[in-house]
Amino acid sequence: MTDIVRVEGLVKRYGQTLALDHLDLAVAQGEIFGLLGPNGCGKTTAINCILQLLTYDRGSIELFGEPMAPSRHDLKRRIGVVPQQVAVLDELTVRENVDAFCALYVPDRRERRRLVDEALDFVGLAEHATKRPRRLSGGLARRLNIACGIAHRPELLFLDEPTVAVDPQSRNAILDGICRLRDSGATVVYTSHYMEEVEQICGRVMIMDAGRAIAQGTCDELKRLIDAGEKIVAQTGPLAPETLARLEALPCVRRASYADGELRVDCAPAAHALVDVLEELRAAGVSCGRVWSEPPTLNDVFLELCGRELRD
Ligand SMILES: Nc1ncnc2c1ncn2[C@@H]1O[C@H](COP(=O)(O)OP(=O)(O)OP(=O)(O)O)[C@@H](O)[C@H]1O
Repeated sequence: MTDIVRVEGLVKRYGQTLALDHLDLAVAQGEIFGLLGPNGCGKTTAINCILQLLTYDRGSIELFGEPMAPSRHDLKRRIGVVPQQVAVLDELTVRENVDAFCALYVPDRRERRRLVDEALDFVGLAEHATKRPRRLSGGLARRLNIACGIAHRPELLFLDEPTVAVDPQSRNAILDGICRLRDSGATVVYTSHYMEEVEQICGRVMIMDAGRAIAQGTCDELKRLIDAGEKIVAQTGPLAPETLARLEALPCVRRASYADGELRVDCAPAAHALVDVLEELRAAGVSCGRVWSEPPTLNDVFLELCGRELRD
Protein backbone atom coordinates (compact mmCIF):
# COMPACT_ATOMS: atom_id res chain seq x y z
CA MET A 1 0.00 0.00 0.00
CA THR A 2 1.20 3.54 -0.77
CA ASP A 3 2.05 5.79 2.16
CA ILE A 4 0.13 9.04 1.87
CA VAL A 5 1.95 10.57 4.84
CA ARG A 6 5.56 9.73 5.63
CA VAL A 7 7.37 11.58 8.39
CA GLU A 8 10.90 10.70 9.47
CA GLY A 9 12.91 11.97 12.42
CA LEU A 10 10.77 15.06 13.03
CA VAL A 11 12.15 17.31 15.77
CA LYS A 12 10.40 20.50 16.94
CA ARG A 13 11.50 22.70 19.82
CA TYR A 14 9.65 25.65 21.32
CA GLY A 15 12.54 27.30 23.18
CA GLN A 16 13.52 24.79 25.86
CA THR A 17 10.47 22.56 25.23
CA LEU A 18 11.15 19.56 23.02
CA ALA A 19 7.65 19.14 21.53
CA LEU A 20 8.56 16.48 18.93
CA ASP A 21 11.44 14.13 19.59
CA HIS A 22 12.44 12.32 16.37
CA LEU A 23 8.89 11.39 15.43
CA ASP A 24 8.38 8.84 12.64
CA LEU A 25 4.95 8.38 11.11
CA ALA A 26 3.59 6.49 8.11
CA VAL A 27 -0.07 6.63 7.09
CA ALA A 28 -1.31 4.33 4.33
CA GLN A 29 -3.84 5.26 1.66
CA GLY A 30 -7.46 4.87 2.72
CA GLU A 31 -6.95 4.33 6.45
CA ILE A 32 -8.08 6.26 9.50
CA PHE A 33 -4.86 6.65 11.46
CA GLY A 34 -5.15 7.69 15.10
CA LEU A 35 -2.65 9.83 16.98
CA LEU A 36 -3.51 9.06 20.60
CA GLY A 37 -1.88 10.72 23.56
CA PRO A 38 -2.49 12.96 26.55
CA ASN A 39 -2.80 16.73 26.32
CA GLY A 40 0.55 18.28 25.49
CA CYS A 41 2.14 15.15 23.98
CA GLY A 42 2.69 16.88 20.62
CA LYS A 43 -0.26 15.85 18.44
CA THR A 44 -1.17 19.36 17.24
CA THR A 45 2.48 20.28 16.76
CA ALA A 46 2.98 17.18 14.58
CA ILE A 47 0.00 18.08 12.39
CA ASN A 48 1.04 21.71 12.08
CA CYS A 49 4.57 20.73 11.07
CA ILE A 50 3.24 18.27 8.47
CA LEU A 51 1.03 21.05 7.08
CA GLN A 52 4.02 23.44 7.08
CA LEU A 53 2.18 25.82 9.38
CA LEU A 54 5.13 25.54 11.75
CA THR A 55 8.82 25.40 11.01
CA TYR A 56 10.70 22.46 12.53
CA ASP A 57 14.27 21.77 13.55
CA ARG A 58 14.92 18.46 11.81
CA GLY A 59 13.22 15.73 9.85
CA SER A 60 11.62 15.01 6.51
CA ILE A 61 7.95 15.06 5.50
CA GLU A 62 6.48 13.51 2.37
CA LEU A 63 2.83 13.69 1.35
CA PHE A 64 1.44 11.66 -1.55
CA GLY A 65 5.00 10.42 -2.14
CA GLU A 66 6.40 13.94 -2.63
CA PRO A 67 8.46 16.20 -0.37
CA MET A 68 6.22 18.66 1.46
CA ALA A 69 7.29 22.32 1.63
CA PRO A 70 5.52 25.63 2.40
CA SER A 71 5.34 26.40 -1.32
CA ARG A 72 3.71 23.07 -2.31
CA HIS A 73 0.25 24.51 -3.01
CA ASP A 74 -0.39 21.59 -5.37
CA LEU A 75 -0.16 19.21 -2.41
CA LYS A 76 -2.01 21.52 0.00
CA ARG A 77 -4.96 21.57 -2.39
CA ARG A 78 -5.38 17.84 -1.87
CA ILE A 79 -5.53 18.22 1.92
CA GLY A 80 -8.34 19.17 4.31
CA VAL A 81 -7.80 20.39 7.84
CA VAL A 82 -10.23 20.52 10.73
CA PRO A 83 -8.42 22.44 13.47
CA GLN A 84 -8.90 21.89 17.18
CA GLN A 85 -10.48 25.30 17.75
CA VAL A 86 -13.63 26.11 15.77
CA ALA A 87 -12.30 28.57 13.18
CA VAL A 88 -15.21 30.17 11.32
CA LEU A 89 -16.28 33.70 10.53
CA ASP A 90 -19.15 35.06 12.61
CA GLU A 91 -20.12 37.69 10.02
CA LEU A 92 -21.00 34.94 7.54
CA THR A 93 -23.84 32.43 7.65
CA VAL A 94 -23.18 28.72 7.96
CA ARG A 95 -23.49 28.26 4.18
CA GLU A 96 -21.33 31.31 3.40
CA ASN A 97 -18.64 29.99 5.72
CA VAL A 98 -18.43 26.63 3.97
CA ASP A 99 -18.48 28.41 0.61
CA ALA A 100 -15.67 30.77 1.66
CA PHE A 101 -13.40 27.87 2.66
CA CYS A 102 -14.31 25.88 -0.43
CA ALA A 103 -13.56 28.92 -2.63
CA LEU A 104 -9.91 28.69 -1.56
CA TYR A 105 -9.69 25.55 -3.70
CA VAL A 106 -12.65 25.57 -6.11
CA PRO A 107 -13.06 28.74 -8.21
CA ASP A 108 -16.11 27.61 -10.18
CA ARG A 109 -19.22 28.97 -8.46
CA ARG A 110 -21.66 26.36 -9.75
CA GLU A 111 -19.44 23.44 -8.80
CA ARG A 112 -18.94 25.05 -5.41
CA ARG A 113 -22.70 25.30 -4.84
CA ARG A 114 -22.97 21.53 -5.29
CA LEU A 115 -19.97 20.81 -3.07
CA VAL A 116 -21.22 23.13 -0.30
CA ASP A 117 -24.69 21.53 -0.41
CA GLU A 118 -23.11 18.10 -0.16
CA ALA A 119 -20.87 19.13 2.75
CA LEU A 120 -23.81 20.66 4.66
CA ASP A 121 -25.88 17.50 4.08
CA PHE A 122 -22.96 15.35 5.07
CA VAL A 123 -22.59 16.95 8.51
CA GLY A 124 -26.37 17.35 8.98
CA LEU A 125 -26.39 21.15 8.89
CA ALA A 126 -28.56 21.78 5.81
CA GLU A 127 -31.46 23.08 7.91
CA HIS A 128 -29.12 25.54 9.70
CA ALA A 129 -27.55 26.89 6.49
CA THR A 130 -28.79 30.46 6.93
CA LYS A 131 -27.89 30.80 10.62
CA ARG A 132 -24.89 32.66 11.97
CA PRO A 133 -22.32 30.36 13.63
CA ARG A 134 -22.82 31.96 17.05
CA ARG A 135 -26.41 30.66 17.07
CA LEU A 136 -25.22 27.06 16.76
CA SER A 137 -24.70 24.75 19.74
CA GLY A 138 -21.11 23.67 20.45
CA GLY A 139 -21.67 20.34 18.70
CA LEU A 140 -23.20 21.94 15.59
CA ALA A 141 -20.38 24.53 15.46
CA ARG A 142 -17.88 21.64 15.40
CA ARG A 143 -19.84 20.04 12.57
CA LEU A 144 -19.59 23.36 10.69
CA ASN A 145 -15.83 23.33 11.31
CA ILE A 146 -15.74 19.89 9.69
CA ALA A 147 -17.89 20.96 6.72
CA CYS A 148 -15.41 23.80 6.07
CA GLY A 149 -12.52 21.30 6.05
CA ILE A 150 -14.11 18.70 3.76
CA ALA A 151 -16.20 20.64 1.22
CA HIS A 152 -13.45 20.66 -1.45
CA ARG A 153 -13.28 16.83 -1.19
CA PRO A 154 -9.71 16.43 0.09
CA GLU A 155 -7.91 13.13 -0.47
CA LEU A 156 -6.16 13.53 2.88
CA LEU A 157 -7.91 14.91 5.93
CA PHE A 158 -6.42 15.96 9.28
CA LEU A 159 -8.87 16.19 12.17
CA ASP A 160 -7.45 17.56 15.42
CA GLU A 161 -9.60 16.47 18.37
CA PRO A 162 -12.89 17.21 16.57
CA THR A 163 -15.14 15.87 19.33
CA VAL A 164 -13.83 17.74 22.37
CA ALA A 165 -16.79 19.03 24.40
CA VAL A 166 -19.52 17.92 21.98
CA ASP A 167 -22.81 16.24 22.90
CA PRO A 168 -23.09 12.47 22.29
CA GLN A 169 -25.41 12.92 19.29
CA SER A 170 -23.00 15.23 17.45
CA ARG A 171 -20.09 13.04 18.52
CA ASN A 172 -21.68 9.98 16.94
CA ALA A 173 -22.57 11.96 13.82
CA ILE A 174 -18.96 13.15 13.55
CA LEU A 175 -17.44 9.68 14.02
CA ASP A 176 -19.92 8.16 11.59
CA GLY A 177 -19.12 10.90 9.03
CA ILE A 178 -15.37 10.25 9.34
CA CYS A 179 -15.91 6.54 8.59
CA ARG A 180 -18.02 7.48 5.56
CA LEU A 181 -15.19 9.74 4.30
CA ARG A 182 -12.79 6.80 4.67
CA ASP A 183 -15.25 4.55 2.83
CA SER A 184 -15.37 7.04 -0.03
CA GLY A 185 -11.57 6.78 -0.40
CA ALA A 186 -10.16 9.54 1.82
CA THR A 187 -7.16 9.00 4.09
CA VAL A 188 -7.71 10.41 7.57
CA VAL A 189 -5.32 11.39 10.37
CA TYR A 190 -7.30 11.69 13.58
CA THR A 191 -5.89 13.03 16.85
CA SER A 192 -7.60 12.37 20.15
CA HIS A 193 -7.03 11.76 23.81
CA TYR A 194 -10.24 9.67 23.92
CA MET A 195 -9.18 6.05 23.59
CA GLU A 196 -12.79 4.87 23.05
CA GLU A 197 -13.08 6.95 19.86
CA VAL A 198 -9.76 5.80 18.55
CA GLU A 199 -10.70 2.16 19.18
CA GLN A 200 -14.02 2.75 17.45
CA ILE A 201 -12.83 4.25 14.17
CA CYS A 202 -9.06 3.95 13.66
CA GLY A 203 -7.52 1.09 11.71
CA ARG A 204 -4.07 1.83 13.14
CA VAL A 205 -2.99 3.93 16.06
CA MET A 206 0.18 5.62 17.24
CA ILE A 207 0.46 6.17 20.98
CA MET A 208 2.40 9.37 21.66
CA ASP A 209 3.92 10.68 24.84
CA ALA A 210 6.28 13.62 25.33
CA GLY A 211 6.75 14.14 21.60
CA ARG A 212 7.71 10.54 20.94
CA ALA A 213 6.01 7.56 19.33
CA ILE A 214 5.69 5.03 22.12
CA ALA A 215 4.04 2.28 20.07
CA GLN A 216 1.97 1.83 16.95
CA GLY A 217 -0.20 -0.80 15.31
CA THR A 218 -3.81 -1.92 15.21
CA CYS A 219 -5.66 -1.73 18.54
CA ASP A 220 -5.32 -5.51 18.91
CA GLU A 221 -1.61 -5.39 18.16
CA LEU A 222 -1.12 -2.67 20.77
CA LYS A 223 -3.03 -4.65 23.36
CA ARG A 224 -0.87 -7.69 22.68
CA LEU A 225 2.21 -5.61 23.54
CA ILE A 226 1.27 -5.50 27.18
CA ASP A 227 1.27 -8.18 29.77
CA ALA A 228 -2.43 -7.91 30.68
CA GLY A 229 -5.58 -9.85 29.89
CA GLU A 230 -9.26 -9.41 30.64
CA LYS A 231 -10.61 -8.02 33.90
CA ILE A 232 -13.42 -9.98 35.48
CA VAL A 233 -15.72 -8.05 37.80
CA ALA A 234 -18.34 -9.72 40.01
CA GLN A 235 -20.77 -8.12 42.44
CA THR A 236 -20.61 -10.17 45.64
CA GLY A 237 -20.96 -9.83 49.39
CA PRO A 238 -17.74 -9.43 51.42
CA LEU A 239 -15.13 -12.09 50.58
CA ALA A 240 -12.90 -14.00 53.00
CA PRO A 241 -9.15 -13.39 52.48
CA GLU A 242 -8.73 -17.15 51.79
CA THR A 243 -11.13 -16.88 48.85
CA LEU A 244 -9.07 -14.06 47.32
CA ALA A 245 -5.90 -16.09 47.93
CA ARG A 246 -7.41 -19.15 46.21
CA LEU A 247 -8.43 -17.02 43.23
CA GLU A 248 -4.92 -15.57 42.98
CA ALA A 249 -3.52 -19.10 43.03
CA LEU A 250 -5.35 -19.92 39.78
CA PRO A 251 -2.81 -20.04 36.93
CA CYS A 252 -4.90 -17.69 34.75
CA VAL A 253 -5.19 -15.00 37.47
CA ARG A 254 -2.67 -12.24 38.18
CA ARG A 255 -4.43 -10.35 40.97
CA ALA A 256 -7.72 -10.49 42.85
CA SER A 257 -9.04 -7.66 45.00
CA TYR A 258 -12.32 -6.71 46.64
CA ALA A 259 -13.75 -3.23 47.27
CA ASP A 260 -17.20 -1.64 47.51
CA GLY A 261 -19.15 -4.83 46.83
CA GLU A 262 -17.11 -5.76 43.74
CA LEU A 263 -14.58 -8.51 43.24
CA ARG A 264 -12.04 -7.57 40.55
CA VAL A 265 -9.85 -10.23 38.99
CA ASP A 266 -6.99 -9.22 36.65
CA CYS A 267 -6.17 -12.11 34.35
CA ALA A 268 -3.12 -13.21 32.38
CA PRO A 269 -3.02 -12.34 28.65
CA ALA A 270 -5.13 -14.57 26.40
CA ALA A 271 -6.48 -16.49 29.41
CA HIS A 272 -10.13 -17.55 29.41
CA ALA A 273 -10.59 -17.34 33.13
CA LEU A 274 -14.30 -16.71 33.65
CA VAL A 275 -15.31 -20.36 34.16
CA ASP A 276 -12.42 -21.04 36.57
CA VAL A 277 -13.16 -17.91 38.60
CA LEU A 278 -16.89 -18.69 38.87
CA GLU A 279 -16.16 -22.31 39.88
CA GLU A 280 -13.80 -21.12 42.61
CA LEU A 281 -16.45 -18.72 43.91
CA ARG A 282 -19.12 -21.43 43.89
CA ALA A 283 -16.81 -23.83 45.76
CA ALA A 284 -16.34 -21.10 48.40
CA GLY A 285 -20.13 -20.69 48.69
CA VAL A 286 -20.08 -17.12 47.32
CA SER A 287 -23.13 -16.04 45.33
CA CYS A 288 -22.75 -13.35 42.70
CA GLY A 289 -24.98 -10.59 41.38
CA ARG A 290 -23.88 -9.15 38.05
CA VAL A 291 -20.68 -10.58 36.56
CA TRP A 292 -18.87 -9.10 33.57
CA SER A 293 -15.57 -9.30 31.76
CA GLU A 294 -13.71 -6.32 30.25
CA PRO A 295 -11.00 -6.79 27.62
CA PRO A 296 -7.84 -4.66 28.05
CA THR A 297 -8.20 -1.11 26.74
CA LEU A 298 -5.77 1.29 25.09
CA ASN A 299 -5.66 3.05 28.45
CA ASP A 300 -4.18 -0.15 29.95
CA VAL A 301 -1.62 -0.11 27.14
CA PHE A 302 -0.78 3.54 27.82
CA LEU A 303 -0.58 2.87 31.56
CA GLU A 304 1.84 0.00 31.11
CA LEU A 305 4.03 1.71 28.51
CA CYS A 306 4.06 5.22 29.99
CA GLY A 307 3.48 4.55 33.68
CA ARG A 308 0.40 6.75 34.02
CA GLU A 309 -3.21 7.07 32.90
CA LEU A 310 -4.00 8.49 29.46
CA ARG A 311 -6.24 11.04 31.16
CA ASP A 312 -4.71 12.17 34.42
N1 LIG B 1 3.41 28.06 20.74
C1 LIG B 1 4.00 27.32 21.70
N2 LIG B 1 4.99 27.84 22.44
C2 LIG B 1 5.61 27.11 23.40
N3 LIG B 1 5.29 25.82 23.69
C3 LIG B 1 4.30 25.26 22.99
C4 LIG B 1 3.60 25.97 21.96
N4 LIG B 1 2.65 25.15 21.43
C5 LIG B 1 2.76 23.98 22.10
N5 LIG B 1 3.74 24.04 23.03
C6 LIG B 1 4.17 22.95 23.92
O1 LIG B 1 4.57 21.85 23.10
C7 LIG B 1 4.11 20.61 23.66
C8 LIG B 1 3.20 19.91 22.66
O2 LIG B 1 1.97 20.67 22.53
P1 LIG B 1 0.80 20.26 21.52
O3 LIG B 1 -0.22 21.34 21.55
O4 LIG B 1 1.39 19.89 20.22
O5 LIG B 1 0.25 18.95 22.21
P2 LIG B 1 -1.14 18.19 21.96
O6 LIG B 1 -0.85 16.75 22.15
O7 LIG B 1 -1.74 18.62 20.69
O8 LIG B 1 -2.00 18.70 23.18
P3 LIG B 1 -3.51 19.26 23.20
O9 LIG B 1 -4.36 18.06 23.02
O10 LIG B 1 -3.62 19.86 24.56
O11 LIG B 1 -3.58 20.26 22.10
C9 LIG B 1 3.45 20.97 24.98
O12 LIG B 1 4.42 20.84 25.99
C10 LIG B 1 3.04 22.43 24.79
O13 LIG B 1 3.01 23.08 26.03
